Amino acid sequence: MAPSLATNRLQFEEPSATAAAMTDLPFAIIGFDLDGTLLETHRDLGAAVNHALDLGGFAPVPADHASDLIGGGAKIMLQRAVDEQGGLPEDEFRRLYKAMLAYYADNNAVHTQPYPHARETLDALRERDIAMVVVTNKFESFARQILTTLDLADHFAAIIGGDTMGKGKAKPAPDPIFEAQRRGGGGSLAFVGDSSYDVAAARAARVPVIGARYGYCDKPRGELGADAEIESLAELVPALARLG
Ligand SMILES: O=C(O)COP(=O)(O)O
Ligand SMILES: [Mg+2]
Repeated sequence: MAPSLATNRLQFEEPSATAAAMTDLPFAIIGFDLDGTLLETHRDLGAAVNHALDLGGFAPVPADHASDLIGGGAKIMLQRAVDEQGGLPEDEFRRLYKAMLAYYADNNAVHTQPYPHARETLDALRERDIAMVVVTNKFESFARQILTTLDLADHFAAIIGGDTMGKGKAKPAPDPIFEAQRRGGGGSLAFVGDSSYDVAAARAARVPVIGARYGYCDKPRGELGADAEIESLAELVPALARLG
């Protein structure tokens, strides 16, 4: 259908068609968790855990169970997997942990991919001049590497990892959220995450939080304690608008 004159005029005044239909959002910054929120990472994380488990003579974790171990960072993930099979003395655990990190450094974007609607959601937020910051419990270097490989890194004003703020200052502590607020240029921030680590960090920082149901959520529906829950990233912008 040929555009009417009226449509043309509207488009002339409002450079982007999406901008014309845009909802205003009451946030200057959106903080994003990574694993289970923006990226589906469990297959590569699972392979790294299984590499370490194999080295220690343990049975592999089934692919669909790997996602249950994600949320607290790599060390907690391996610790949980090892403890499920009887545990290990500290020095032997360290050997496996190092091997897992070395494996993941070389294999962190083999199967990892953005969730459906991730790219368009980040684009839609960027169009609104909203600053986006990643707050993950992954090591910052891994997060940066993966986002660069997937061509998503340039959407973010900052990438804050589990090691960025120092010991004891990863989610569920509020410190990385405050840092996201600072590096995002200040102003009101809403957080989006899939696990109770995310909700606890956001609550501690006193910012609104949206729960990603499609991720590696460790709580039943409605029990995450988030202000809203979404089934897909396509629901994020409307959910943020309703939080205002
Ligand atoms: O890797 C993890 O265990 C957690 O990472 P996330 O904070 O991005 O969910
Ligand atoms: Mg997560």
